[in-house]
Amino acid sequence: MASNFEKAGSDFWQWLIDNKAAVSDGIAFKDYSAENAGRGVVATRSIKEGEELFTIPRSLLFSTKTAQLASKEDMAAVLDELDGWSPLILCMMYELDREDSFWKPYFDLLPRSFSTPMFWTDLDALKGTDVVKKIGKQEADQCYDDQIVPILKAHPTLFDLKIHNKELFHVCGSLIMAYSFHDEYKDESVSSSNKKQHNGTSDDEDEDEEADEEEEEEGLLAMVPMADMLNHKTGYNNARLFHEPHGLVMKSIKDITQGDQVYNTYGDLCNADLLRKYGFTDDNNEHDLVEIDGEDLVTLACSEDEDMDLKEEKISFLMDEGVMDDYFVIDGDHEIPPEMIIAVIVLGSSRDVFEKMVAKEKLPKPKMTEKVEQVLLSLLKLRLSKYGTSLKEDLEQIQGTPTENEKNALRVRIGEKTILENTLDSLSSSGSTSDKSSLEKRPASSSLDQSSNKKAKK
Ligand SMILES: C[S@@+](CC[C@H](N)C(=O)[O-])C[C@H]1O[C@@H](n2cnc3c(N)ncnc32)[C@H](O)[C@@H]1O
Repeated sequence: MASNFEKAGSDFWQWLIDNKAAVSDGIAFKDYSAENAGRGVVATRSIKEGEELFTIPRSLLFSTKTAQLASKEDMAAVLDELDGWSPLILCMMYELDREDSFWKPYFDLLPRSFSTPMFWTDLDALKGTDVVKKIGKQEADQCYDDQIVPILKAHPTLFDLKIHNKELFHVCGSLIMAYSFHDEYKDESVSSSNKKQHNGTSDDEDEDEEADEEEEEEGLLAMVPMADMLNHKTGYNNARLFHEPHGLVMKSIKDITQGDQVYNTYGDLCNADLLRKYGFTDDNNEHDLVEIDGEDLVTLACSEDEDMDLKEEKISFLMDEGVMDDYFVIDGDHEIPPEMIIAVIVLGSSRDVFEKMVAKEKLPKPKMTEKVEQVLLSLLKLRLSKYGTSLKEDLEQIQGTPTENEKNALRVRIGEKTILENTLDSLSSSGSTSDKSSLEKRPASSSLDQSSNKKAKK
């Protein structure tokens, strides 16, 4: 007898075929729950690079354009007023458990519980990591209370607060976080006629228009049945979704051996991001990075008796020049970004020297002096002290029998701390007098290449 896992999978597969999706005979669902990875897709025969694995017509996408709720009286206008993920969350809250939903066989396959830190009751294991400050649980709760509840109350024929509660809101938000796509395909004829209608607008409308354009750039947020059944593993990506006029096409981007898992990519994400968005981490993630708090750098780089106004001026100058941000990023190269060095120099400069920089609108070169080095060493040590455990202790603990959540938190901590310790080592062993030409080669002006210091997309 077929298990629930198999039955739900085969009902969904049939629904795809019945609704004109094309699915290759070279793939099937496989249960990867022994690896804590749920359902995934496996190659049932050898697959050549460039083969189409499946094509999903746009009529199967669940979005604010296709959801039942969008066609209910005055709901299109209500959805239009909401921003971010809220419109799609509301549509999903309405339809996820409806027996009459067109997407029922698909929704039946989606999980209702998640291993993301959003649902952890104890965040101790993540102390000091880049995950904690970005979980966003309070913001999400507030969004439900302030934006969603008034709509639910105003439409009692459509919603029931007992069913459409905060828990369901978090489930739908988490599904969108881990399963949705932006359909990047642009129908040029539609977007140009939209632009025409937007002529002659006020300032507020200009801002709205900018937000609309940003959304338009990203593409339509949608759940894409089947495309979201592929797992991700850093370094193992062998398939990719192509946004074509006739639908969304998953193609192999490498030859795949029979029996191998078919992996999509969720992006070049560090373990902190994989955990926060998807609830899992990779062993040895080459995209790991560590964030250094801009505020900590300011505290350590400025002298203790620094005039407050001068400090603020220095920060504004650095921000205007694009050097300073909420945090600096150090990645697996273990190199201090030149922007960090410049920020330390500017913040530690005397009033006279700083005023000359401002007058000339010129940033100093990222030169590693002994003073700068001392500040950076203290900064890295301060960052390391925030975890409350040492790298050695973490490495020992992960060899034991941690729970799945503990293991994921340990991998994040180990990844971040390894970068911090290696950066500390190379900084102390290189010494301030050694050749820093690789850093100094980087241009030090307002046109500074920010690529090494981009805010991590979290
Ligand atoms: C887009 S879905 C993929 C399908 C999913 N496995 C399922 O059973 O519905 C993304 C989710 O799959 C799981 N996942 C993906 N790749 C994984 C991996 N390498 N290890 C563990 N879980 C993974 C995570 O739970 C993630 O949030």
